[in-house]
Amino acid sequence: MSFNREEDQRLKFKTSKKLKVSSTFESMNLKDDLLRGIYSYGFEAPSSIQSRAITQIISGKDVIAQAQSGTGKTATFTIGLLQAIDLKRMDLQALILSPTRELASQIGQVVTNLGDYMNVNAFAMTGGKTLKDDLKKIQKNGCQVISGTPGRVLDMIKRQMLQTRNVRMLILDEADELLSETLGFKQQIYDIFTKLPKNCQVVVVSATMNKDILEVTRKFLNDPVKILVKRDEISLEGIKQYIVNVDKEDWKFDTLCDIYDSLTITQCVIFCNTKKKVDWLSQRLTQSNFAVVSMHGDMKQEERDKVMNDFRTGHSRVLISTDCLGTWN
Ligand SMILES: Nc1ncnc2c1ncn2[C@@H]1O[C@H](COP(=O)(O)OP(=O)(O)OP(=O)(O)O)[C@@H](O)[C@H]1O
Repeated sequence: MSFNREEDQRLKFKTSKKLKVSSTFESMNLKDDLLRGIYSYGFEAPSSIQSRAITQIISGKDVIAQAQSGTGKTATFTIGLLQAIDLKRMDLQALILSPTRELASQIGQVVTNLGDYMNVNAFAMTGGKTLKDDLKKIQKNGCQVISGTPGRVLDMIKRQMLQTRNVRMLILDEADELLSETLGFKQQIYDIFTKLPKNCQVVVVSATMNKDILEVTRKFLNDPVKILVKRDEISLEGIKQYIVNVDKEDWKFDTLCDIYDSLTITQCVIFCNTKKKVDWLSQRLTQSNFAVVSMHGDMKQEERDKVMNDFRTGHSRVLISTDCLGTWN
């Protein structure tokens, strides 16, 4: 995802207290070799989240950093951890968990790139290869930072192929995904927590906040510093948002039909506040010859899966739903 400085500068944050904002990388007191790595990677100035979160991570506090995609979160924790680790020691000091192999590999690459002048030993542990291969590489090169998926990392720890006693920082990247029921990593992550030193610093990074993140925070973080983008700033990249002010509830239906008539809409989702409204709107649109499907939280999972599947494959084009999206697979 590309970085847009103009958009980034418009972001407003809600932080747990008045946090220091460092407008340059120099003012963060970073190691010279790290600073060189940052500049040769092409970064000139920190993004909004970087200017708030990096120094907090370096200070050793637990941190929750939330901002939308493309705002530079990966570089935030990477710079933080590269500053924090002791390069003279060859043991594992930082562990980054992310939900997919691709992401874990990409992060491993960012650590290597930003740490280019520091000779950091970073390793992506993502499954797909044999445990033996992973082990061989770690034994040969040593390993100070691991970026991995929870299953493989836990497996290596359980088999005592990974020593965690000196891990000083755990990072949960894309924590919303990582902890979602759908991916089923939660228990593995909880198990990993139990294998780490009690005083291990925890950094939670996510595009959105949800109850699973709050639960982890309550269980494993110690008085975390929170750096959260303000709610109304959260938008999805590539999606333009418009508001039509409809004075009367009764006029909404005609307005919806007008929008549909004047735009070319291949597929759309219409959200309603209540199940009753979903049913009412489905009926009205069906009467007006729109082919619609609908779903809400009271429907059985199999029914919802079918509706979603038909929508995903393009068999249905208008989906009317209550806000049960978060529980979809
Ligand atoms: N300070 C910076 N200056 C210029 N580019 C930056 C800066 N920080 C990050 N970027 C670039 O912005 C892009 C997005 O950064 P990054 O992947 O860290 O964001 P993210 O918030 O983790 O996004 P995602 O959630 O999509 O992974 C990357 O191409 C990265 O190299």
